[in-house]
Amino acid sequence: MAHDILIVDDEPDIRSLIDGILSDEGYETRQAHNSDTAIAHFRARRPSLVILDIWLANSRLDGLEILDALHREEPHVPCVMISGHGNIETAVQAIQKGAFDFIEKPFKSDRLLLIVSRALEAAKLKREISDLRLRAGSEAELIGVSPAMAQIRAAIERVAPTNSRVLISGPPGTGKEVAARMLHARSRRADGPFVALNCATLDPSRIEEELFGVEPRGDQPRRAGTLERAHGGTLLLDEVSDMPLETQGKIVRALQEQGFERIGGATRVKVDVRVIATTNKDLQAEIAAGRFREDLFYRLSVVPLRMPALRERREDVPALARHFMTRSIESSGLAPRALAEDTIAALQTHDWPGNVRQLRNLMDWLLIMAPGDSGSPIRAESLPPEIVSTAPSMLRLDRSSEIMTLPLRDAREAFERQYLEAQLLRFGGNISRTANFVGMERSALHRKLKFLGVHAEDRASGTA
Ligand SMILES: Nc1ncnc2c1ncn2[C@@H]1O[C@H](COP(=O)(O)OP(=O)(O)OP(=O)(O)O)[C@@H](O)[C@H]1O
Repeated sequence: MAHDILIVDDEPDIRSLIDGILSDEGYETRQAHNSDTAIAHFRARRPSLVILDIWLANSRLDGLEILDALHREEPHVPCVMISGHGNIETAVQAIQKGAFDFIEKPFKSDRLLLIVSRALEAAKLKREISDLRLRAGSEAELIGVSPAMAQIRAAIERVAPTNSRVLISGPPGTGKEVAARMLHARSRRADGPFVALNCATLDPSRIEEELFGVEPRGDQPRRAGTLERAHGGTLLLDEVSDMPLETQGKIVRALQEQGFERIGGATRVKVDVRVIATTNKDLQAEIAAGRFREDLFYRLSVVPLRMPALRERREDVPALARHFMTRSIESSGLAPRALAEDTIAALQTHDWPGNVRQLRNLMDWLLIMAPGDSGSPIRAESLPPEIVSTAPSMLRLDRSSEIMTLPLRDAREAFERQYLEAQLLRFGGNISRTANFVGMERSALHRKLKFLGVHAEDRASGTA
């Protein structure tokens, strides 16, 4: 598949010059003239690489700020900066901020192509290293101390050694694939292959070839599909709801018979494969809408597992944040930095729409971007505004704060209400752990909450 390169420059001539050079080499290109269009393109589909001008006229953010914004969303997409008034300081700044390299205008097409191919190659190597790590099993552990995570880990331990099919549902980025790998690693098939097929990103017209493989055609040799490659191991059907209906029917038959024919042939291939599927859609609703086959649902969902959103288990945030920070330090080789208590507290109050994946990306970004001496703890003020702004507003007191308009007694109550609400949120509604942290007796905290009119659902204090 051709690499997809996003070109961000305010000058149309430069955009089309770069576009021409890259298209001639077979790259796919998209263009953006300012920060908002660049970010919209990036969100619509992650490009393989971004070429980013530092000075942009009529743009909300300049190139270095766009670099930050893009890396906050996805730090693994390489960015190459371009500047007309380039000086060594801007170059160093861009590279410190995580840009892959820097090119000055005017540039020769050979130089541009060399940097682009090096950036793509470096990104590919990084991906391969992380794939190897996945296969080595280091990504087959679900971190988290919440009761929900403990229950999921216990269910995985119980079901892994059986040959049961498992359907793992939950919002994007909640660890469904990690759970699938954990099931494989704990199964009797652990020495066999673990093969994943992502039904959402594959072209629907190619999905059957990928699954079942193809018989030799002309000078094309025989190609094994994912089912065959997973023989003796586990096949993960990732985002199974995106599988075309017709293919769903064929998968039902293949599961029933543990066998199938390659595309373009009649030879029966017999396999021994355990299938695990994931979905972030509600499959019952998909069945009702006629987009998912009920018989496939019942075949896949012998044991259902649901991964909760991160905001439903905020107790997991500190352990996950520290784990990803350690991983980031190991893989980047940068000096270790700890997360200060105020940073952890702010992370726990955030809602994490992108779930654990978003937290992981933020840790990669923070390690590179947080100001302060190497080795010093990372403080909450280093967090991007969208994370800090979800912290209760009155706790950041200044003269224009609403609390300043109240008499002391009301102000104290308002503060206590917000403080305790935030702490309860932080400890997932668990009264015992909140009381322990804020230094109150459990019963006294109960009375206080009642007096302040704070509704708290008292969850038992079970942890892993
Ligand atoms: N509990 C966890 N412990 C350790 N790492 C986790 C955990 N949950 C998620 N991750 C990490 O977060 C990232 C996203 O997880 P994963 O790919 O498993 O999510 P997913 O639910 O399959 O997402 P999607 O639906 O978008 O495919 C990965 O880097 C994974 O290693």
